[in-house]
Amino acid sequence: MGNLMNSSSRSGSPSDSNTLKRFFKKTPIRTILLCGLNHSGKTTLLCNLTSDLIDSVGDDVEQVSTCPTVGVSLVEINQRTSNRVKWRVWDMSGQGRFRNLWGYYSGHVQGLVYVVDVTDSDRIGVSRDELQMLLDQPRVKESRMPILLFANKADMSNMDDERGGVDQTKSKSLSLDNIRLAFGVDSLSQHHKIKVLSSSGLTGTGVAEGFGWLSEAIRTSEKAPFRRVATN
Ligand SMILES: Nc1nc2c(ncn2[C@@H]2O[C@H](COP(=O)(O)OP(=O)(O)OP(=O)(O)O)[C@@H](O)[C@H]2O)c(=O)[nH]1
Ligand SMILES: [Mg+2]
Repeated sequence: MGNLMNSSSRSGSPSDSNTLKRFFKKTPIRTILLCGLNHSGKTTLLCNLTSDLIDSVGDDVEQVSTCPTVGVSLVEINQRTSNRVKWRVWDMSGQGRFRNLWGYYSGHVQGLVYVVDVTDSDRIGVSRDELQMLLDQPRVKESRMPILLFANKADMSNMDDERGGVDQTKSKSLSLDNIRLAFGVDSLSQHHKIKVLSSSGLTGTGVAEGFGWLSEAIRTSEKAPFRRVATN
């Protein structure tokens, strides 16, 4: 450390001073809540985020195996890219008996990641109601925290198979438009910055982009809290 200081003060060039600034700059901490129905893929997405950020995934898709989360699990991730961020994630269980915990943990977070399984069209209404209940919590309402809504399991979504036919098991999956409509995203965007993004915890699609957006949305809303856009 002493050497670093001495050599910098001797040369005194702007690049030395930038290096020092970066060295001493505190890594911002982003505390977020990760919610969504059971089996939607929250923990898998988080595992993928971890492996993505430590650059351990090559071209091969890594097999991630998860167990249903019991209650809540706190995961801390140091993002080591140019925009360093420390993520502190409350990974909530989506099982019915634990969903009442979401509200308890929502008070001291800066953002929300909400995960929807695009293959689970039968429970889309339940998922929407649970999100609405969370957003109705006074502290969530007041904070107007940014929301990242992952339309997850995109690897299983509506696509023609290689032979040009439509796979019937995939044809039931929800499109981004279905999800925007079902969750009333236009209306939610009056109160929160919100992004709806296709994702896959298995292939990593959307994970880096989504968390990058959330980090920036939190940074800007701390500088200038979100205000409702006037509509006449
Ligand atoms: N095909 C596919 N399967 C996925 C994806 N994400 C998760 N899964 C599978 O879905 C199952 C549930 O994943 P989890 O990550 O444990 O789900 P969770 O939302 O954390 O569930 P709870 O902890 O019970 O709330 C596992 O078998 C995963 O392998 C995905 O993007 N694509
Ligand atoms: Mg889980």
